[in-house]
Amino acid sequence: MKIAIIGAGNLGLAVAKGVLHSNGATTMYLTKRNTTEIKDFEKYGNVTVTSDNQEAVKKSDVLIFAVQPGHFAAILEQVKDLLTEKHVIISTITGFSISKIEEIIGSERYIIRSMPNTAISVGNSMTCLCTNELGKKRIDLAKAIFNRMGHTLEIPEDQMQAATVICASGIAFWMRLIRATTQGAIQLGFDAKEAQELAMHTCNGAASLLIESGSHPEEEIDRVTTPKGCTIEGLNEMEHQGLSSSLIRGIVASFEKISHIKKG
Ligand SMILES: NC(=O)C1=CN([C@@H]2O[C@H](COP(=O)(O)OP(=O)(O)OC[C@H]3O[C@@H](n4cnc5c(N)ncnc54)[C@H](OP(=O)(O)O)[C@@H]3O)[C@@H](O)[C@H]2O)C=CC1
Ligand SMILES: O=C(O)[C@@H]1CCC=N1
Repeated sequence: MKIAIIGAGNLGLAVAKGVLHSNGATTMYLTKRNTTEIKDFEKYGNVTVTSDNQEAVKKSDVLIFAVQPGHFAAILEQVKDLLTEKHVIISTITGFSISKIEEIIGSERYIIRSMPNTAISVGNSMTCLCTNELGKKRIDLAKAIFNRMGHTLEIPEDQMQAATVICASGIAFWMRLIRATTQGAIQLGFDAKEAQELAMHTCNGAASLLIESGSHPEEEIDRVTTPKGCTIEGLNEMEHQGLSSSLIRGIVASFEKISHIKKG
């Protein structure tokens, strides 16, 4: 597989690391305007770092766009005449619809929108996917690419904004929860390193428990909460302070912001 990542910034580089981690490409092009800080990636023999998007497009089959929304249209204009039937166009761009992409490059191209998160760098992204009409013929390819770097779910395009909040921004939300738990553990006497270790592995264990058992979270909570015990005491205090409510409100605020990004 010949992959180009157009826009090797935070997400693009996370995808690049995921591809390297999973041996997912025969060749990989990484592009950005200022390439100095990512030149190191060329130590992996099959990687080319360049600011020439057109060269990357010509030499690759799968094009993963990971630039800021405001840059995307101009970059598509720059490469549209080089696109052929070999190309699968994958956009990770927030709020940029398939119809807007088709307005620039036409509908006779395989177009896939993908919403991964930065855990793709360690092969553990939750990635949502949707396609244009023609792109349906390449959805299995896209799933194969992203399943090597985590888990995928195909969704209708109108759920893409919500998926961005839950899965992409979600990484930041979960990090903050892990950080807060770490601070609590420090207050209870662990040193900072141990506190983080306890917080992250407990978080990982909670997620694994749900993934492997298929249980509802409340079922697992019931197994932990001894009547009159310390768990229910802590949980109820967290709820009195608005834990669930603040998470839900944050998610909704984040979702509303995407609508503004989309309009902008
Ligand atoms: N960060 C995340 O976790 C996620 C981000 N997204 C979406 O992915 C996209 C990228 O986000 P993120 O990685 O955070 O943003 P960054 O700003 O970190 O990365 C964008 C990159 O695009 C490069 N770029 C800008 N213009 C060009 C150009 N003309 N040709 C090639 N490269 C260019 C920039 O480098 P330079 O200036 O050197 O060109 C920069 O490195 C956004 O649309 C975002 O909404 C989606 C899911 C998760
Ligand atoms: O914060 C943002 O707008 C982008 C989209 C999801 C993650 N980062």
